[in-house]
Amino acid sequence: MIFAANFKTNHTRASTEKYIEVLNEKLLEKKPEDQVYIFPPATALGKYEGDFTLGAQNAYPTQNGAFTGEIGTEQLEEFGIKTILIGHSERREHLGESQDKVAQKFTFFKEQGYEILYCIGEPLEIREKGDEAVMEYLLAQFDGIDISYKDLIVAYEPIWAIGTGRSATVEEIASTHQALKQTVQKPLLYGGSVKPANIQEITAIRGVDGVLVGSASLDVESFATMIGEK
Ligand SMILES: O=C(CO)COP(=O)(O)O
Repeated sequence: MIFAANFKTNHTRASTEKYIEVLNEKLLEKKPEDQVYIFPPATALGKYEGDFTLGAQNAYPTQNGAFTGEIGTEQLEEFGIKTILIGHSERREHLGESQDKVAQKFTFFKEQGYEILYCIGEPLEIREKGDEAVMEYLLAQFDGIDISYKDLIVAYEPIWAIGTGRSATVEEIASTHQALKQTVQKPLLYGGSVKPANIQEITAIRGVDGVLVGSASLDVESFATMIGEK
């Protein structure tokens, strides 16, 4: 099982260091087959030791250059970071990343040999139209994406379940994951209001290979509970 924590715009360098210190103690009891990923904000990236993979929430598809406000692979590789989140709905929605831009980013980081955690997810109005509309929408988010890339992990995150406290139902997750698995034979995570109270039922669903957690990952005790409790 994969447990990934997306801090989004939360935590500082100081609080991330503390978090990792506590997490490392907890991870001593982790099952060897479980994998843990942490995606702190860019200012908290660093060289951390531990039984987890540190990844970037975002970067610009460049080594370096004139891209004010962005970071490239030069900044990531200072810390040995070779894992990146691409396609998160918040970047698509609030930061204006079109499918074209997302695909360009994917191709660049693939060519640099990064492990890519690629996010897809539908808005509520699409979910309300039914399964067929959902699949059409989700599959369009693979346009320009090499789904056979060896270091690809996919995360299905319905937008209406993100940060709302309302997770998708077990049936919705099961049927969407099953349908996605027919197209993408890669580890498939679920994200959207995953928390200690629902971790067991979500990780028990066939076709769920792990979780991508936002709000409930911010507290290290809560995140560690989820890793321990599945
Ligand atoms: O967007 C998410 C993780 O990338 C999910 O966020 P929440 O767990 O806060 O719903």
